Amino acid sequence: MILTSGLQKVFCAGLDITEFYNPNPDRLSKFWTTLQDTWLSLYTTSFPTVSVINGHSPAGGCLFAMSCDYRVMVGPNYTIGLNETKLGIVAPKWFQDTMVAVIGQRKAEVSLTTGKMYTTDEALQIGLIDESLPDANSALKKGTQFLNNFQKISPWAYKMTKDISRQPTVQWLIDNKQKDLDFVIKYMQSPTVQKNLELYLQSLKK
Ligand SMILES: CC/C=C\C/C=C\C/C=C\C/C=C/C(=O)SCCNC(=O)CCNC(=O)[C@H](O)C(C)(C)COP(=O)(O)OP(=O)(O)OC[C@H]1O[C@@H](n2cnc3c(N)ncnc32)[C@H](O)[C@@H]1OP(=O)(O)O
Repeated sequence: MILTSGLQKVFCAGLDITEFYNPNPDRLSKFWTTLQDTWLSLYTTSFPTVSVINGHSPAGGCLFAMSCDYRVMVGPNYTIGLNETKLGIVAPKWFQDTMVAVIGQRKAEVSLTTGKMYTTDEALQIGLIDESLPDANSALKKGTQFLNNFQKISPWAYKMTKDISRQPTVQWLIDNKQKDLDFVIKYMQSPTVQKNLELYLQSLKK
């Protein structure tokens, strides 16, 4: 499966921040549970996945890209990263662990604390993406080539290998789903978080 965007310059703008601003707890609860379930499904697919990152990919967008098996990004003008600290919020543990699995503890810590958005070249350098291509068509071709590798791999061997590799992060969320949800609902109602989100949303307006 190839995960990509139909938009011109945005792969995924991340989670809809308006869902966190002045949240209705019931609605936020459904929103967050849907996100948890979507991520669990994507991170544990029984088939190979590639993200063809054909535009900017902040926060939740970066999470979805990192959750695929391979990342091909169109360069040089787009950016990718977990920028939550720039919003004045914290990336949840499972977001952070997904990044650690891709680029390692040290690089992830620097990336997460600074909320850095990496250009395509920078992302390639730190291993956040696997390949950089100059346009969307060649990126799609590269992504397809990667998937073709699996024609010679046993689906069972593929799935078992991926499960072993991803199990700790997946299991943590399965075991802590309700705790994670309760925390997010409480956290998003904090006046400090609300102020930070208000300022960030204002900064996005043109
Ligand atoms: C221990 C701690 C545990 C738990 C902590 C708890 C919770 C943490 C929870 C959540 C983690 C958060 C994850 C996220 O994904 S947050 C979202 C992060 N996204 C961004 O920062 C992206 C911001 N957007 C941009 O940078 C640009 O819009 C972008 C580069 C994507 C595209 O640029 P472009 O110039 O094409 O678009 P704009 O004209 O700027 O935007 C159009 C329009 O859309 C609004 N907008 C953009 N992104 C978002 C978004 N993610 N959510 C809501 N709204 C968004 C933007 O304001 C414009 O609005 P308008 O002016 O009204 O048209």
